[in-house]
Amino acid sequence: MKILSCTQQKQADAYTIAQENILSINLMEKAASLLTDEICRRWDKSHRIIIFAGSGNNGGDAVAVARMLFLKNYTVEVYLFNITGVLSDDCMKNVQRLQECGFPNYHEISNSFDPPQLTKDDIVIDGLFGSGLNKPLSGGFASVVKYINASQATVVSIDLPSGLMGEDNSNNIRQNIIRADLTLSIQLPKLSFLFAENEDIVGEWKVLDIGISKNFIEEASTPYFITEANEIRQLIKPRSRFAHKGNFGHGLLIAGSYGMAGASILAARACLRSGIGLLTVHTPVRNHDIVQTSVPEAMVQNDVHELYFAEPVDLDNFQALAIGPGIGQEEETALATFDQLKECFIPLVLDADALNVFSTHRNYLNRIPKRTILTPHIGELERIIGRCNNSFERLTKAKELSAYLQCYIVLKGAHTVVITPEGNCYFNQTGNPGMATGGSGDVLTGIILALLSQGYSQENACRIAVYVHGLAGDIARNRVGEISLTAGDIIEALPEAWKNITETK
Ligand SMILES: NC(=O)C1=CN([C@@H]2O[C@H](COP(=O)(O)OP(=O)(O)OC[C@H]3O[C@@H](n4cnc5c(N)ncnc54)[C@H](OP(=O)(O)O)[C@@H]3O)[C@@H](O)[C@H]2O)[C@@H](O)CC1
Ligand SMILES: Nc1ncnc2c1ncn2[C@@H]1O[C@H](COP(=O)(O)OP(=O)(O)O)[C@@H](O)[C@H]1O
Ligand SMILES: [K+]
Repeated sequence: MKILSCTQQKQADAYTIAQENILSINLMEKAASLLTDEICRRWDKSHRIIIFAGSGNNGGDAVAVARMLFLKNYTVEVYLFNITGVLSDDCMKNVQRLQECGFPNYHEISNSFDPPQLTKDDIVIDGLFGSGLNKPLSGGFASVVKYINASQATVVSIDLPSGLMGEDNSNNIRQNIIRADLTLSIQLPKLSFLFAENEDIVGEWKVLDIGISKNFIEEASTPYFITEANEIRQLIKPRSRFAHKGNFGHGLLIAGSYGMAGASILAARACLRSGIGLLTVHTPVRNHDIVQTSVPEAMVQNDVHELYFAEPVDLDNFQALAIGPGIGQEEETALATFDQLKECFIPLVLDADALNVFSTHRNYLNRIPKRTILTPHIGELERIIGRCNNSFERLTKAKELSAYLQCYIVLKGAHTVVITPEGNCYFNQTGNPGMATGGSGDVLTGIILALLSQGYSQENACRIAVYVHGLAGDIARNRVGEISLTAGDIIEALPEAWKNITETK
């Protein structure tokens, strides 16, 4: 699914009206009817509905919702803020329609506002500003936002919480943005919904398909996408009836150090559960027996060093390489990693400490081969690019790094994003907070290694792995709950996740 900018959403709106023979007022009617259905599905008539509308089309949507709820016998009050004395055409038409049906509780505010008492049982519909917001809210509107936020009422925002920008909120004022419990987004989600710091502003969000032109959306150019199950399904290559293990690649995993054998075991197990033909784990001497015993399907290759990775490996017999889980931060390990990069001409994943080494050796960044996959969480990324003030800034800088290195960056988090060197960003929706536990990332590295070894492109390997990793996390959550979930549970759920995504639906 594409994520378009607010400007593009406006263009999409205009295109639909012009090309698909639909009047703008009817598009608003469609939006309002879906919004009303969603509200009625969640709240019955015992709740008072207080609607705050602005002078634009977001306000128009809200006023239309007021009429529809009133006609369904809900108790509704409308406060329309008409400060400049100018309403958008469709907002004005909806005010007329509201009055025509004998709506009793309509208040138009042109200067002073006498706010109603809001209680915890009230439902506030926020239709002050939507995609037309062009600067942070201030003055009277900021006061209205603060009053709504201070109330105990449940808040439902139309399209996006008033005051929130669809993309970049770096210069916004957080106190002047509505904090919604539910955001009902028109047609497509907004980029800012995917950022952690906006969680308590956006609340739960849901997209309502009002029938905006599919042609326009298909043709629109955007770097931002949300990965969906059917896209991943189409990327999976079927196995030939005559396949043998040689068809699925031989991967090398350089992982583990004394005290962190677990990371290598988790990555290796996840890799073997993700379809690799053969796996060799390169690990320090002291970890040999534990890896051999814990992952009997893998071959184990000893490093020269007793305790950590200290010497690069000959890669002639391997189709892909992953370095990093649990390798530690010894200087010798850092140097071995840099030497390994010089010798590496096969698809490569750098994770965990194989990324941390660059924070203290930035001049070695240029050694990372083009099309390498880097899998940092926020902390690991910021050790390389420096501290960022917000998610939009971090995403922008990660895109710059990806373009500079010509590498793929898998920036891990609640909505892990795969960033390609061309600048495309694929956000993931599977996964849950139960996965915020040591070793989850090692599992992801193992899955990516398995896919690279099987010949998937870097982009597809990242997108499939991130999706399936999250899906396995969701299956594991159903089995053991978020609190008990461990990285091992994600691995145990991988078979079901792979089955789910490969079964024809
Ligand atoms: N696109 C779609 O698919 C569909 C969209 N629909 C709906 O339309 C909504 C977009 O409507 P919209 O374009 O009229 O903009 P909206 O958010 O109501 O506000 C514009 C007004 O706010 C003002 N203003 C801006 N910033 C301000 C500030 N900081 N402080 C004070 N004022 C400020 C601005 O004034 P200006 O600065 O331009 O003079 C202008 O008057 C969209 O979110 C969705 O709900 C659906 O009905 C149908 C399909
Ligand atoms: N709240 C969450 N929702 C979805 N996925 C999550 C969440 N928290 C963590 N994850 C996933 O779990 C993994 C954690 O990786 P990482 O932080 O590298 O862990 P470790 O270093 O312990 O292996 C990432 O893939 C991340 O996307
Ligand atoms: K709104």
